[in-house]
Amino acid sequence: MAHLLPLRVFLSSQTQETPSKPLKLSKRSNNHKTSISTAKKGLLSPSHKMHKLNLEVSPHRAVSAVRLMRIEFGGAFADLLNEKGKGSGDNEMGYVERTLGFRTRDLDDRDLRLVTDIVGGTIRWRRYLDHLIGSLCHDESMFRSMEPLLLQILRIGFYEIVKLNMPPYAVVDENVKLAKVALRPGAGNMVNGILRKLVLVKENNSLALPKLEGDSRTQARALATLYSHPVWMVRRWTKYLGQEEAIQLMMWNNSDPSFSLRANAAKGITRDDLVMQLNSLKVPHEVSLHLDDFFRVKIGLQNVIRAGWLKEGLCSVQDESAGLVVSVVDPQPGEDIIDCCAAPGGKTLYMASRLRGKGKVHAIDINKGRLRILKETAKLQKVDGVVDTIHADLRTFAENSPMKSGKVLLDAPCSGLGVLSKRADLRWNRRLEDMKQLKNLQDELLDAASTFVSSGGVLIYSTCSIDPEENEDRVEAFLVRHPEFRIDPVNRYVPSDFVTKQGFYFSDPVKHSLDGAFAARLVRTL
Ligand SMILES: C[S@@+](CC[C@H](N)C(=O)[O-])C[C@H]1O[C@@H](n2cnc3c(N)ncnc32)[C@H](O)[C@@H]1O
Repeated sequence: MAHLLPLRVFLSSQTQETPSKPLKLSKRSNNHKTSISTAKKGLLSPSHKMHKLNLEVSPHRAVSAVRLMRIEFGGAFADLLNEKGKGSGDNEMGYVERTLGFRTRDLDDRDLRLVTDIVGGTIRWRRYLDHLIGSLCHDESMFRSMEPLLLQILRIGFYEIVKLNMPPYAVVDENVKLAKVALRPGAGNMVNGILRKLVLVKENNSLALPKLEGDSRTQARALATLYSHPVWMVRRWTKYLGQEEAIQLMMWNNSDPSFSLRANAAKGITRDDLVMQLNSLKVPHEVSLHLDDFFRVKIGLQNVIRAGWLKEGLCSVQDESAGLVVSVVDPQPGEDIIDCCAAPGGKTLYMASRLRGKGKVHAIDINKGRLRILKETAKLQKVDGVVDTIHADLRTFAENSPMKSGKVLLDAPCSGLGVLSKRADLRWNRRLEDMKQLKNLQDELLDAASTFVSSGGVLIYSTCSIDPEENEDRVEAFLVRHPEFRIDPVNRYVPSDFVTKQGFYFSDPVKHSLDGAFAARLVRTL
């Protein structure tokens, strides 16, 4: 699995992460029998003996329910790449067994795809689904006190019926079965009652959804439910983008993501080589219009993983929006580049491959674990000769280091508001208060990174956020603190469609159908 680790980290790395929490239960579950922690402690009832193989419960629903529990209570990340290929899901099945008290047959390819769709969709639509579930409960307290596993099973059923339009009575039967076996017969009856009510209101076109009316606060709350985002995000985007564009953005965030891959030139691989292979694997793909080494895969990424391309370092998962940040840096063979917040190395490795074996990328990061992944991946991708790693807090390191370079990249920790389509759970983990902390950190890191830039050299500041306060506003504040820098417009480096009026690079999810990203080139004049 080591080769696949970078995939998971790729998704979680683009943002400032909340560290993975130990498993703990919410208030909801304190009084109930089946939960992650009780299952872990083996406090299951006699009817839930370990090692029991259940062939009646649909495996993808059982696995989805447990994954959803882990994501909500265990701090696991929603892994939309579904990195567990065939035959490698033993750990996960162990988890299923400990949580539910039984195991199912192993997942086949179709099950794996269903798990990915159901888990991603159920997380994205959580607020919307909970609203509907609440509307069909007897009262508020019934919903509020619902045990976690029961709630996850209901969310899955609601998502399948309302958003996937699956045959409703089959969905009811399957989820009832799961609730009965994983919890108790009474839980199955409850799932049956609520899901059947849902089928009726859906058939009568009378889902209890809020109307878009009233003052701006009421409308923001309605939109937050209808498009399943936190209210504070809706308010922020309505302010910056207007209501129509905010809705489009939320629709993008709720759509199934496609993944881009970069052919690794450092291993002598071209995109054409991989495209030929994709054709023979019958994986639908599109080549990037903006970057020579990139191509996009909407479905069939599992085939690519299974073909071993990532494991062998032939290509890596990287969004074109991140690739275009590297184009803004414009690495040239022979250059020395300082990458200030480098791990797990998406941009470092692409920059390194563009050095064609000549020059160096000095990769600094505060996170030792991620830096280790960067190092391993550099070896795998055969660019380790042009990458060195420095484990440090940029702020203290910059105070004591004489390092200077003509090119310095600061890919700053950020909210990740540009990558919500790929990071399904991120919207629920971010808080408005995080934004202030992040802005302070970004300012401090910008000041530190600027000390490395030699006279006439360039500092590239980038984020995977679409929020002006993390992007344009940070640059503006930096230029006030550092009048020795000026903006160098990015027109020469990326297609004009991505260049803002102020000369920055901006990838807009709604406009470009890519992740959101931002970059500014700042030249030191003295
Ligand atoms: C957005 S991620 C970088 C992603 C990376 N450039 C890539 O393309 O894969 C931000 C990184 O900043 C690092 N970081 C946060 N605070 C830091 C600090 N004070 N000094 C150095 N690195 C820091 C985090 O550990 C994280 O790896």
